[in-house]
Amino acid sequence: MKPSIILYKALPDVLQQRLETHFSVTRVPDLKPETVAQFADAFASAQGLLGSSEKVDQALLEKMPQLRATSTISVGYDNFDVDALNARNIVLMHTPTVLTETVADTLMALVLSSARRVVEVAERVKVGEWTSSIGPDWFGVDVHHKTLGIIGMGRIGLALAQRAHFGFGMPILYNARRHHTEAEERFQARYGDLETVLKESDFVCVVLPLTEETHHLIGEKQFAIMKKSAIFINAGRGPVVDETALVEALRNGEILAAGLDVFEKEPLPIDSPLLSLPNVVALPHIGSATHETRYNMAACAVDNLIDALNGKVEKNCVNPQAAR
Ligand SMILES: NC(=O)c1ccc[n+]([C@@H]2O[C@H](COP(=O)([O-])OP(=O)(O)OC[C@H]3O[C@@H](n4cnc5c(N)ncnc54)[C@H](O)[C@@H]3O)[C@@H](O)[C@H]2O)c1
Ligand SMILES: O=C(O)[C@H](O)CO
Repeated sequence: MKPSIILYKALPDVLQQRLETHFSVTRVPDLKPETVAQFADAFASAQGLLGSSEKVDQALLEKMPQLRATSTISVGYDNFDVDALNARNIVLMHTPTVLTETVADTLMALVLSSARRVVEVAERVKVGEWTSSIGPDWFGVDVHHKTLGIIGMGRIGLALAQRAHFGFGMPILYNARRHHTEAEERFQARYGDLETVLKESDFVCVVLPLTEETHHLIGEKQFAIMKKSAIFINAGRGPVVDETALVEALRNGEILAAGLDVFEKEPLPIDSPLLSLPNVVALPHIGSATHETRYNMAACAVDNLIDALNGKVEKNCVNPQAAR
């Protein structure tokens, strides 16, 4: 008999079919308590769980006593209670690498659009404000050869550094949990403590995972030490930044502008003060959202679940020690 799994995210047909050749699949809309109650038998017998974004916590795991493997269509896994998974010997698979280059492109798009005010001025053209040759109220600031600070020099940080170094001649300063030899050798990236990176960078790009340590790592004190001309970019996770402090820093001119792909609350509420600031580019968490990359992430997650339920956890496993 095929193992049973729960699928809580729509997949392209070809991937759904691939999943069904290996597993008996129950497709559910989400992991809300009412959904779990409605499909209680399927959750109780499932050995695998595949989807993205939703919270997988102790309360859910209690309803899934047979669960052996979870597979998320993402690289970030802050929505999983990893300690609870470990306690039950449930492995967690994720999708690093396949999205790295695409997310680095998004970061570069945020850098360029914030500095050159691309969204703001394009909107002004659309409402008919371009009526004579433009003056300084349409100007932005340069990107090339400015100092790029990267907080979180991991896979995505490295791909961003490559773009900035070779494409834009930008000196790279970075902070991470450890020195990144490849970044230092290939892009002459310079390691600095958090304070140095914040103080000396023209662009401060956050590409950190959300953990207890990184929650609100960037707040009032950190914005206060950035240059007044600094542009702040976040494409890691929203709660790494204290959004109230960010709004104040933007309003008070402590920094010049911000480009954001992630927010403390998503979807970003329409009454968020960030949306009333002209110097903010706000994207709807599209870091990896291209047709090609989202397909590759879903395919990777499907393969990861097949591997994990066959006892193969050498690749893409967050907690291989939990394998039974
Ligand atoms: N916006 C999006 O759509 C999108 C897409 C993909 C990933 N992400 C986010 O980006 C994160 C990074 O992805 P990655 O593949 O580069 O991960 P990675 O594990 O390769 O890199 C993470 C980096 O953060 C550093 N780090 C962790 N904690 C730190 C701390 N307290 N202080 C300083 N540095 C710290 C690590 O040393 C490492 O350099 C993901 O965890 C996810 O949250 C967002
Ligand atoms: O972590 C990730 O992969 C992105 O944020 C997409 O959810």
